[in-house]
Amino acid sequence: MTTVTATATSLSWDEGAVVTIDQRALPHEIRELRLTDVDAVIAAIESLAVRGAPAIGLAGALGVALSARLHSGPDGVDRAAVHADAERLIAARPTAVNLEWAVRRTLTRLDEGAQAVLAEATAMLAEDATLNAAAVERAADLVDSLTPDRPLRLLTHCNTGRLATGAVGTALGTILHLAGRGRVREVLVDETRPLLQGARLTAWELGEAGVPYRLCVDSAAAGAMAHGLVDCVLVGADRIAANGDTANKIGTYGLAVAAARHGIPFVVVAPESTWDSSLADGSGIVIEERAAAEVTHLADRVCAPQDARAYNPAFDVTPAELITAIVTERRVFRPRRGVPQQLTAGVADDRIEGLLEEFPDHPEPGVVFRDLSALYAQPGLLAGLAARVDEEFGGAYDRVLAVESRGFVLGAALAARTGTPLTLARKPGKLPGPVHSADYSLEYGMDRLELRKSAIAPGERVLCVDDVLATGGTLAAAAQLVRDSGAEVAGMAVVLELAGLGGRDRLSSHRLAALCEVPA
Ligand SMILES: CSC[C@@H](O)[C@@H](O)C(=O)COP(=O)(O)O
Repeated sequence: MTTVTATATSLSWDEGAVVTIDQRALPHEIRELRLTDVDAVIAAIESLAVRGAPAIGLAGALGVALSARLHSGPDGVDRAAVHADAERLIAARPTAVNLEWAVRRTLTRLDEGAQAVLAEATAMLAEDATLNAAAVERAADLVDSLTPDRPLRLLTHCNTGRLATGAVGTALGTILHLAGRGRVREVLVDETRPLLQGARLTAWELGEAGVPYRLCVDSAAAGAMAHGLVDCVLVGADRIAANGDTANKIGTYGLAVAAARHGIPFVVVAPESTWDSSLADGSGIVIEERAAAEVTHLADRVCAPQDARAYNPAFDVTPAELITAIVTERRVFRPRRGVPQQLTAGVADDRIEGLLEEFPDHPEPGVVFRDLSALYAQPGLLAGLAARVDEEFGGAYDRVLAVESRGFVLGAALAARTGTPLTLARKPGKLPGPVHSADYSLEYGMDRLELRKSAIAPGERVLCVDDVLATGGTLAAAAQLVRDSGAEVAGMAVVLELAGLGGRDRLSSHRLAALCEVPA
């Protein structure tokens, strides 16, 4: 047993031995393991002394190198013996495809002899550094583009850092990279029951890197999202099917469901070797089931009745539609995101505020233009805006009247969510046939809204929807059009209220919902 420095790479080859850190001993002890035969490598993989999909792949590859070396003689390599060892290595853990991929890749060099097999395995180790760096950079850019422009609260699960790979890691590597860019306020680390990879390993790596973190029990994560403590979830992967369904540490699926409900980006970072294109979707992924004692014991002490049986799958599969993006060293894969409506919850005010962009003196000197583009660009967030309006008004209206042009966005999302008819109030000259029209003044000049006379039936209850409430002129004009149609204004909804310009007072006779309020 040797103590190694904390910054040593987690896997290397040294004079006929695979050298690694025994992850079972962390964080109390940094214990070096020297694995000198295939059985030792298999035992290390099975017991999670070496763990994390890329790391077990690399250990498997080095295991084949060990086997080839040990089965080399004057007549060359005993191919059958090495192939038998390779199959045993592959079987050590069934879910992470990286293991089989790496073992089979090293086997392609077997005909060239043991030295060539070793060269392939060590080349893969070196490659991992390049792959990690490329994926991490790409993922950090993506997270930058998906999140508010403020110090981020990130949530991660299991361990996907240098212990789990041959270099900086994947999801955790991305978090460290974002921290290097000064973008991280805090990382919430799921403890990751039952083997506590989050508490023991991720917390240790974050502490080592000086990145602020708090540990939470796995079951606290959904509540943290509901309370606005999470801007983005980042996880790794063990096997990704062709459609993007992703197997990862047990508990990942629940995180994705909660993130989808709260419109929070859910990003998977993994090397290309984690894709298994032989599987059309995740239903064919074999999930490793581990010993009951991992659940019935805590730190070697029994914590359940003696006869308790346990259900202990090591992984679960997150359906692709709950994943915002899967980032590899080569690409950003965005599965088609179809978050079920029932899953979508309203978006918190501060999340909206964090995504607003302000442009002073646009379109005129003295006017501050509030751009909502970043809100609409957030995967799932528009659905969350519509959910908020839906929560506010329930079914108390028969029609949505959306005001040109930016009111069309929320109006359409609301109509689609609620199955309510949508009508567009347009700028002058756009609509054919006889129209009602209403003039109104803006912060910068006059404008007019028009509505086809036949568009709204008399007596209908109409919800008027726009993007921003400033002086209230636009929505007052929309209300006028509703009244001119013989219909009733059921209420008004805007994404953003600029307080202090008198809009709310002007519309005080109407029920008004603003999803976010900022000073003008
Ligand atoms: C970069 S590691 C990616 C995954 O392997 C990781 O998230 C994970 O689920 C590891 O599970 P483990 O059982 O600890 O090997």
